[in-house]
Amino acid sequence: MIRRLARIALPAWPWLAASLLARVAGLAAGVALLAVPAWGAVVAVDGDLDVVLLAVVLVSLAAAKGVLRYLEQFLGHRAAFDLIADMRLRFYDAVVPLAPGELEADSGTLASIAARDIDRVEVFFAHTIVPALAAVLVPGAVTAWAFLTGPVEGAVVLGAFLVGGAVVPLLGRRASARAARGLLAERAAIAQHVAEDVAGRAEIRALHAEETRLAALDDLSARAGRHLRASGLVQAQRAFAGLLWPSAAVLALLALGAAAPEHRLVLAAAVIGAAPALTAVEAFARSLPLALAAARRYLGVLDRVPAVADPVRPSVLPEGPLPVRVDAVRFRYPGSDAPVLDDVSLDVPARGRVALLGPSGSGKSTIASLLLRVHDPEHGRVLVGGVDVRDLALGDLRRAVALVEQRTVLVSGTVLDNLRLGAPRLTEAEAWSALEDASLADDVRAHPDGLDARVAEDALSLSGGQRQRLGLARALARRPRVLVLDEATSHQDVLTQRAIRLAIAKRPDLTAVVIAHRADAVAGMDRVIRLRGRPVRSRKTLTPHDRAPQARNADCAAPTPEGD
Ligand SMILES: Nc1ncnc2c1ncn2[C@@H]1O[C@H](COP(=O)(O)OP(=O)(O)OP(=O)(O)O)[C@@H](O)[C@H]1O
Repeated sequence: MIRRLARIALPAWPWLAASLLARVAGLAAGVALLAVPAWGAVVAVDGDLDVVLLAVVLVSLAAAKGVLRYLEQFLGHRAAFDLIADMRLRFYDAVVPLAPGELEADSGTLASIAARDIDRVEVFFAHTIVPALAAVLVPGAVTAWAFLTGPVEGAVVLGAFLVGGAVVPLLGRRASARAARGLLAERAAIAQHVAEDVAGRAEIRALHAEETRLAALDDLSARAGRHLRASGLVQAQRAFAGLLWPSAAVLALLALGAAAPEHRLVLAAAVIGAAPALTAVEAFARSLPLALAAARRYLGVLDRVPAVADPVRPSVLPEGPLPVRVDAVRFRYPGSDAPVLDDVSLDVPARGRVALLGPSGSGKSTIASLLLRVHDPEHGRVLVGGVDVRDLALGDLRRAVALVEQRTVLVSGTVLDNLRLGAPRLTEAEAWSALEDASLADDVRAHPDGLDARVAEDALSLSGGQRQRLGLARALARRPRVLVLDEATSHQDVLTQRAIRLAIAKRPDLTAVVIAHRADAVAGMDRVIRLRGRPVRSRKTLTPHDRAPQARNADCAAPTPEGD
């Protein structure tokens, strides 16, 4: 995993190397800032200290330390921003093909990976590895200097740095890793909870469930707080030990060393000067488990293979009106035992107007999602224009088949922006025509801004019925060849439903599938297909009527007269 992450971070390495140089030089300046005055004190005892020279050297060292620190930060951030942009682009590239079928449940988790986890991995690479490497180089140089001073001095300094660099950061390692894992999981759960609250705010208020939801959020926060406290405790212990070891090293150098006292004094100052470099090891030890856990979740998304993908060599849809056929389809949702659809077949001829009726949960919307290849069936085929949808480029399929659902999600912007969502080159005349067909033109015309009237995602100014009609107009604006209306006129009054049906009837080449619960919502269709309850039973239960070529495991009824 580390190797894979390192490969992802490859373009950032030159910046990181430059940042490392700046950090090492800055730390060396910090060591010198303490060692030089110690050396000055030794020289002053003999009375030949050039105070002006000492002052110039110290001021230069302090200024250099500041400049080098700035350079280190600048170069590190340069690498960080490149890395963060690249990681997010890879993330979105991996997520887009998963939508919509595989992203239904975990939008909060994905948001947390896109924001927090990527930040964590980036912080690890851009702001943790460089200090950790410097934490080896600078104390290494001071240790070599100590051995040159004397073996005892060398041993004391080496021992001190090993305690500071290897023992202190490992204090409470297991507890820290446990807390890191727990914290990540709780934060993802909090993000998911908040995402659900935002999406379902209307329902929560209507159900008067604010207190319950807040209490559940408090529970999650309390659990996250417990992990945070556990991690804080470990950090406090490490910080305390981090103060102890340099002091012990100075005392040991002064008490045990065999070299001249002035050399030991300068060396002791150098050890204190190099000690801050080792705090990076502690940060490294702290952020490593967090970064690994975050990286695992991030790479997990990158590794998700979309269940539905474009074929290598896509087939082309035939010209003209398109028939739709569902052929002996079995489908179960991922993670579910029972199939929602089992051996279901139905035929919709080109230009056909077919209603799909059935009780709630019988699988009507699932059939609609199979037509658009949101999912693929585990057995059987779905054919549009005689071509298996798995052989079509997803873009071609979704341009040809439009789905309008009961709940319309509008994007922020104007009415025209929403109509152009699936048809970017839509002219204003075409937009008005789609609005006419969806019986929404009068409502838009009545607004002073007309097509430029703004609708927000929560579309407070639009009624549920108007939202539905805007969703329908948006689908019609794309001039689809197959239109699937899934309870898409459920919020409309009888007259509006009739007007919409008549508008669809004016598009003779359109193949339409209208999904509804009740027969009265689909008057005027050529044929009605009834899906039975869930799960749809095997073909042994077929009635003689079902053996008609149009439908299996679904009952065909005679056309219903236009009754409104
Ligand atoms: N994303 C999903 N994951 C798991 N199971 C699902 C999912 N969506 C639907 N189901 C299951 O599939 C069954 C059929 O759902 P579907 O939405 O296709 O029925 P429907 O006939 O359109 O119902 P309704 O008329 O209430 O919209 C549901 O009862 C549900 O148990």
